[in-house]
Parts: sequence; C-alpha cells; structure tokens
Amino acid sequence: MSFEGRSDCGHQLSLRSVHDPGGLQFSAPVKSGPPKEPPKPAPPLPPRWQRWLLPIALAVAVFLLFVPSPDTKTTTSLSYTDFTSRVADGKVSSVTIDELGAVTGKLEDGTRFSTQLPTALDMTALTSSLQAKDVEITAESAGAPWWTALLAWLPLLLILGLLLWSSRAAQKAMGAGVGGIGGFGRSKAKIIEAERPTTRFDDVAGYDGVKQEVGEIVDFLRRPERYAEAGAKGPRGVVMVGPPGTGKTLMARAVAGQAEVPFLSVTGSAFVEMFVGVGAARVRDLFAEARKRAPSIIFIDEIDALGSRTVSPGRIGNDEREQTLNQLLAEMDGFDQSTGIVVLAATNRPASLDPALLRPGRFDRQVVVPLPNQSERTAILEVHAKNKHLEPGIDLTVVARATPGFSGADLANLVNEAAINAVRDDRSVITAEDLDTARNRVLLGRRETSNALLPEERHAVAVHESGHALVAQLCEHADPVAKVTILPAGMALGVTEQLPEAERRLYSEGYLNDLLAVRLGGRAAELIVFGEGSSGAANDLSGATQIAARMVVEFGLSPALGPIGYGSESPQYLGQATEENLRRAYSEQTQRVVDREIARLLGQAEERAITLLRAHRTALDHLARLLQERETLDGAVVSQVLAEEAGDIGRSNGRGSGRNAPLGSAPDKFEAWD
Ligand SMILES: Nc1ncnc2c1ncn2[C@@H]1O[C@H](COP(=O)(O)OP(=O)(O)OP(=O)(O)O)[C@@H](O)[C@H]1O
Ligand SMILES: [Zn+2]
Repeated sequence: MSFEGRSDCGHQLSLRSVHDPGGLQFSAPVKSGPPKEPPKPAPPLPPRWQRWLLPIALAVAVFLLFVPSPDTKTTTSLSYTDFTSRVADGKVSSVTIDELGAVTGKLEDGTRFSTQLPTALDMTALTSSLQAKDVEITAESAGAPWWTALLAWLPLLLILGLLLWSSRAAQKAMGAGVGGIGGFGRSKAKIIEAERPTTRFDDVAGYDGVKQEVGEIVDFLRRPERYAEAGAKGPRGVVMVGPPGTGKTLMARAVAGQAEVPFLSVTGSAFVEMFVGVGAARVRDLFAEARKRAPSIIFIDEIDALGSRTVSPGRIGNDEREQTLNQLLAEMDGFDQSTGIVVLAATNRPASLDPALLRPGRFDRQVVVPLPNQSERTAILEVHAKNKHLEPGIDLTVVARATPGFSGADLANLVNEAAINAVRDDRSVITAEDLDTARNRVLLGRRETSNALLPEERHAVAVHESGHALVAQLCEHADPVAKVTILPAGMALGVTEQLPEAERRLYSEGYLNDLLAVRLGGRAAELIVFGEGSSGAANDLSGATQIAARMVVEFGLSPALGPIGYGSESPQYLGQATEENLRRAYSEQTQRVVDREIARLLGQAEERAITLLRAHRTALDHLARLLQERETLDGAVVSQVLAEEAGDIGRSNGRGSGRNAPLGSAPDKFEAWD
C-alpha cells in the first residue's frame, strides 16, 4: 500500500459506512447526486415583459368575453307580459325595436329595460298600442352597429393575434424557422435548436474508441455525394448508450462540429406532449428542417422517452407516444441516403428501447459510451482544468485515481467546485485541498461538522467505522483502507474508504466474499462492543444484500443454485443491480432457494467479520479510541494499530497488517503466521 503523505486526493471511496444511505456496489462510489452541469445553454428567453404579455393579454380577453358590458348591468330585462302591462299602465316613455323583435327602452322613472317580442308579427299590434299611450318609438335594423360587432369579436381577435405573434416570436428565437403547430408548446421553450457547434473531437477527452466509431459519420457528412456515387450506404442512425453525464451530447456536438454541419438537437420528452399529433408534427418539422440544411445532424437526447417499449401509466397517452414514434420511423425509413442526414440519439436505458427503433436502416448502430476509466478521467480533468489556475505540482492522476465511477459531468463539476472553493477563500489558485474538498462534496454532499452527534453516537460511529476498517485490512482480497473518518459527510455519519490497487472489471468470488464481510464489519463491531446492533447498519445491510443477490442470481456463485444466471441485461456499464434485474422470471421454489442462499452468504460473511474482530478486539478498541480523538485517520494508521496489537503480543516484526494471511487460515491465529 502506498499513501502519499497527507494529500487526501489519492483515496478512493469504495465502501461507505452504515450510516450512509447511498450504498456502494463493489468499488464504484455512489454519488449523492452531484448537480449535473447543464448539458446545453438554456434557450434565450424573451425579455421579462414579453413573457408576461401573453398571460396578461389572455386574461384581459377572457375578462372582456365574460364580463357583461356596463349598460347591460343597469338594464332590467322584462318579460313580454310585464312589458305590455307597463305599456298599458303608461309607464313606458320610449322604446327602440329592431327587425328581429328585440326591444330596449326607458321607463317613466328612467330605468332602462329590454325585452323580446314573441314573434315579429306582433309588431303592428304593439306599435298601435304604443302609439295609443304616446310612447316614443324608434325602429332599428337588426344588424347591430359595426362597433358592437367589433366589441363582441375583440376578445377572440386578441387571442388569435397573440397566438400568431407568439408562434412567430418562438420561431425567430429558434433561428430554425420551423413552421409550427402547437403555439402553446412552442412558446414554452425552444424545442428544436439548430446551430453550428464549434466543439471538436479534441474537446472530448478520452473515448478514442467511440470517436473512431462515430468518425465514419463525420466522413459521410463531409462528402455524402461520394457515398452516393459509389452506391455505398452511409450511416443513418446511431444510438449512443451510456450512463448519464458521460458526454453523449458533447460527442454528438463534436461530430457536427468536426463535420462542420448544422446540428439540430431535441430531447425525446419534448416530442411527447399532451396533445395527440403534436409530437408527430414536430418530428415532421424536425426532419423537414434537417433536409433543408442537409448535410446535417439530428440529435435526439433521451430517445427512450418516445422509443420506449414500456408504457408509463398515468403519464402521457400511449397513442401520442406511438404516433410520434411511428412518425420518426417513417421519416428515418423515408429519407434518401444521399441527402446526408444522420440521426444521433442518446439513451441511458438501452434495454427499454423499442426494438422497432433498432432495426436495420434505423438506429442500427449502437455505440457504448461507458464511464471514463482512470486515464480518461485524467484527460477529462485536464480539459476542464485547462483555463483554471492549478497550484503547481498538482497531479491530476491522483484525483483521477480517487474518482472511480465519476462521469465526465461529475469531473467537470468537481473542477468547478474546487474553483469555487478557492474563490471562497479569496484565492485564484486551486490547491490540492480544494480538489479534495470538491471531490468529497460531489461525492457525499456538503460536509457538516461532527458536533451534531451526541457523544455516545460518536462512540458508536467510531466503533462501527473501526469495524469496517479492520475487516478490510484483515481480509486477503479486500482493497486496502485509505481513510476512516467519523466526520459526517452528506447523509453519512462516518465513512471508511478503500482504495483499490487497480481498477477492477472482474470480481473474484474471494473478493466478493470479502466485500460482504467488510460491509458487515461495521455491524459486527457494534455487536461485539455493545452486544447489540443499531439502525446505523441499514445501508450496509442493503448494500451487502444486493451484492449477495447478484452473486447468487447472476454470477452463479451459489452451489445450491448451481451455474444459473438470471443476469442483468446490460452488465457492461451498469455497476449495480436494478430491482428490475433482480425480479426475474424464476419459479417460486427457485426464489426460496435464492432467498436462502442470500441469507447464507450474508450470515457467513457476518460470522467471518465477527470472528476477525473478536480476534483483534484490542485493535478494535484502540482504533475506535483514536478515531474519536482525531476524527479522521489515514489508512496507514489502521495497519499501524494492527501492528502494535501484534507487537503487544510480542510477535510483531513491523509488517503489521494481516492482509497477507491466507484466506481460510483461522483468523484468531493471526499472530502465529506473521
Ligand atoms: N469526455 C469528456 N471530455 C470533456 N468533458 C466531458 C466529457 N464527458 C463529459 N464531459 C463534461 O460533462 C458535461 C455533460 O456531458 P453531456 O451532457 O454530454 O453528458 P450526457 O451523456 O449527454 O448526459 P445525459 O445522458 O444526462 O444527457 C459536458 O458538458 C462536459 O463538460
Ligand atoms: Zn457501515
């Protein structure tokens, strides 16, 4: 094991404490949802007053529609009988009658009234009785005066005008001039963006394999006619598959930038709106636009939103989604190869894609964009540190080593956080410490002070973490301990970090079993020292159970079940089992065996952890004490404590840790073999 002095950067978190709800699978740290960098700049919004204009105008229009005009308010409406009896009583002073028999008028006391004649034929009888009473009569043609008509139509005209205006404005903002249906959807945000990105492959660090695969697209877009001449079919659709934040959008933009063609981007979810038919129309618009600008690239992010084979009940109607998808398929089938349009898509849920999308002539190529490996992480860090001032001597490979499981977006975020940290301290130079703090923040959320813990809780956490650390140090296959801390970080009350000597792709049975023992080591320590467990182990338990379940169900590591794998669909990058994966179609009997086997593996692991810790009770107590005193201990201290314990017994020759103990040798004979 090598630990570089006090630089905390060289540590990788491969195991987190019980108290930490975001459990870890294998060596991949689980990030507590670091805020992702926005993938693209937010579409420019119209000035604030313009944004308010539409709702305000609509409100005015509705008001005009429904609120009666003032003179109707003071007009009493009379029944015809009432009206004639008032005429007979001589209470009516004047009336205005139109051709259709609508009567308005004034009573002697000044009140205005209105009424309707039963039929226009009554007119002669009425006029004579009115004349008899000396009522002033005005006749009017039926058509209301022009301004009345205008007033009646004004609200509608207003609404129409505004809709027209807003859809024009939205189009202008889009720059694409995409003709538009669905004014409401449009005015909400830019749906189709067309631009010429300046991003180049050089801006995408690492991923040489991916670049090579998409390189052909660049070539095709540069000279589509060459392909046509040779009768060769160029690429049509490529779907990039990978976890969030791995730079799929960035890569797509780089393809467009490298080929120097327009880039039209849209997200799958933006297609599928509330109204049936809108999505399909948008797809049509999109392809029409791409044709106009060909050669060009269409990029559809989150394509699973419309090309998913599972239905999300209660959400957007299935009809709409299907229509949109069908339109997309039709467009992809329809376009002429020589036009030079390539559709790139991205998803992080490849398993949920509709198979129809993946058929030849559509997205028939899949490019996996995995989480970056260590050297790629270094390269990504370098890209993002390029225009920042790093303290001389900072080794980004150390940071890269300490960040397995980080995506490109996480790393970009880390560098930015470090810069923010420096600014907070009024510095312009980023130090190694800034980077470490930023890493922890990205990883675990904001660090809190440990004062929040009660003294007895602190003791419990110290014991618990010591348990993890000692078991990790004592198990042959486990990764060495890098750091133990009882400083609460994020939601975790304490953390034990392990640093793998190399990045792992393959996990041996021995490693997995050790992993289980280490995960259960915290609880084992609590059981030994306090005689009882605590709620603090919940996260360890669920993490361990997940690992054990995968060992049984996916990896064929259970003798009782034998070599059967109900494996996950995409093991290439998904480090963890999803519930979906674990809920496979096997019989109830098998389920029972699975449950039993999981319990057996966990039971064995706990027993091993307890045995190990019992054998090293002195070291356990010592380490817990040290932790309470100093809060954070380097991994070296853990082996030192073990060495001292061995020394007390008089057998130590300075080697200290029992990491080289052959597995299966009775752990309580630890002193004997050193
Ligand atoms: N290989 C890389 N080199 C440099 N920067 C990267 C790389 N990968 C990711 N990034 C950074 O991460 C940011 C987010 O990446 P991007 O939005 O392309 O990821 P994504 O895979 O499309 O994510 P999602 O699946 O969530 O849409 C980028 O803007 C960039 O700053
Ligand atoms: Zn724990």
